[in-house]
Amino acid sequence: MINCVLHKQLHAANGDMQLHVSFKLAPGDFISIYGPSGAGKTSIIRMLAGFLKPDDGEIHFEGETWFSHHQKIHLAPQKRNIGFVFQDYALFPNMTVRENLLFALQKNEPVDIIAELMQVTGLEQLSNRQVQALSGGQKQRLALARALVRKPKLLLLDEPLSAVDNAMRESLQTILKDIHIRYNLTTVLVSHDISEIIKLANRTLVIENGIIIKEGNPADIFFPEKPHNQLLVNGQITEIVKTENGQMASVLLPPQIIKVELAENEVDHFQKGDLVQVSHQKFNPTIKKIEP
Ligand SMILES: Nc1ncnc2c1ncn2[C@@H]1O[C@H](COP(=O)(O)OP(=O)(O)OP(=O)(O)O)[C@@H](O)[C@H]1O
Repeated sequence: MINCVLHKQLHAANGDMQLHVSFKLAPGDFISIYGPSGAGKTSIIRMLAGFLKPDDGEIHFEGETWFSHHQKIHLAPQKRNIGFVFQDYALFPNMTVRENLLFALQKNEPVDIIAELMQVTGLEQLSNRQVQALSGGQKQRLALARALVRKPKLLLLDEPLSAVDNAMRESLQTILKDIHIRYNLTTVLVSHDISEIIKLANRTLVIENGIIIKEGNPADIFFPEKPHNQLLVNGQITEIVKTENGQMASVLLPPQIIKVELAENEVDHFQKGDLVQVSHQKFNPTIKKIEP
């Protein structure tokens, strides 16, 4: 459990801003911090990591005090059980992938974790390549692997996927999700991307002007009018068959085909080949034609 109360006066271009937040993270939480530019998201992450000292407040992590203004405690980043990937992650350009990871390993720690992390992040084939010869996505994966070398419990990510193209972003999101589960992490991710947040996080803090204005499940926050577990996805009707109660459409949502019962008044509306939007609630999918 992480318990945080943070207060910091920040110097924005248009005047001072008071950052005032209080939140708890349960073990295994994947929290996203969302909000407009300048709201204070990066500052929160940096205070959790120990790179920015709050003016007041406390940070408690599983019984340890990382920061307490009152008790004059401010643990250095290396004394906190964290891994981090920031926007300006600093890899050593003249070292190889493996050397960068070895460099992050503490003395006398077993080196097995290096091979494991290269495998998890798909960097095995690039083990001996210098960082300066890596693509953006590969550097991102290396930064992520490096953040995990010391087996942290808390992973702090400040828009780590913002500089890569969509396909790479999706594959990195999958890696992130796997890593979060595999290493029993509590993860805090700053992100501007709502679909990314929905995919990865179980809780979102929405920050504006240094204050948490909303907090909760991402689907509830970003799509409040929709039922909790509803997803909208596009598919194509592959078949319509008669049933006892009416008609049933088979809809291809790669890689699966789902069955959708058609209401009486919908029967003549759909035909094989139609592109449709599926409102996919757990037990009751419905479809709507996508007009060309
Ligand atoms: N060390 C600091 N001391 C005082 N003010 C700071 C400090 N670091 C950042 N600020 C100011 O605090 C405000 C919030 O910055 P922060 O980087 O936390 O916002 P953000 O929500 O992460 O924005 P973005 O999405 O653009 O990265 C900015 O106006 C910034 O200039």
